[in-house]
Amino acid sequence: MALPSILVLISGNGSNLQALIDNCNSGKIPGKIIHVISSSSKAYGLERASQAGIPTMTHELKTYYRGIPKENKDARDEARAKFNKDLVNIIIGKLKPDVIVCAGWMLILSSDFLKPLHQAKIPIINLHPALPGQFEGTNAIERSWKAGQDGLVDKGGCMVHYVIEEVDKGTPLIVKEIDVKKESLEEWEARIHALEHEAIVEGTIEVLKQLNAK
Ligand SMILES: Nc1nc2c(c(=O)[nH]1)N[C@@H](CN(C=O)c1ccc(C(=O)N[C@@H](CCC(=O)O)C(=O)O)cc1)CN2
Ligand SMILES: NCC(=O)N[C@@H]1O[C@H](COP(=O)([O-])[O-])[C@@H](O)[C@H]1O
Repeated sequence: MALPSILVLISGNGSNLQALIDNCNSGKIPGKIIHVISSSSKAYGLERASQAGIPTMTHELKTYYRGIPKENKDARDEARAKFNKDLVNIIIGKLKPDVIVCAGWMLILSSDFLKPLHQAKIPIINLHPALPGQFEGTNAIERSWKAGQDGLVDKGGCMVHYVIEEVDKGTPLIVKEIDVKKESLEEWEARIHALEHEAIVEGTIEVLKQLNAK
């Protein structure tokens, strides 16, 4: 019986993608990464995927914005809508994964992207370097570190959650916590990243389990 197929979306270094690759190869994740899509052609994660023999493609928003002045908000919104529609059409029409994992995908996905996936019953999950209800959006690691050092929070961590339109508000699958202590941003970041590399594997195993249960 064929293993469930996993599509991974990235934008950067790909250390979480590497954790997925290693754990699919070891059999810990009962799935096969069939493709990696990056929102940046400069992402080192593309190199990681190629070295693992996984097909890759880039889907860059700047390509859609080309020739549209920043001030032309309507035209850029239209271009971004096409970016989302083209991406979901490639995924549903061509790649046909069983699940999608956002592993450092740094773009907000619109309803044009999410609704067709919901209709196609393809779950999508995301790794976020903060706890549920905390520090949604970008730069969460730095923001949570500062809040901890300022005594505003006593815990941090990361979560893997279902992706819904409201950013980082989807139902959590995995939540991993660490206690705040007096430390540099670099030390905090290293602790969070170590936690992420476990969470992304556990979250992918869990979404596959829930998929099988349906
Ligand atoms: N509809 C959703 N899209 C995405 C989600 C989600 O939960 N719902 N999770 C994100 C990942 N993410 C945090 O975990 C995240 C990534 C990026 C942004 C963001 O504001 N991006 C800006 C561009 C920022 C930049 O270029 O530096 C944007 O998209 O305009 C917020 C949250 C994946 N998508
Ligand atoms: N809001 C989304 C977000 O901040 N995602 C973060 O991007 C990094 C990707 O690292 P990687 O490219 O080495 O896997 C990870 O820290 C992940 O939590």
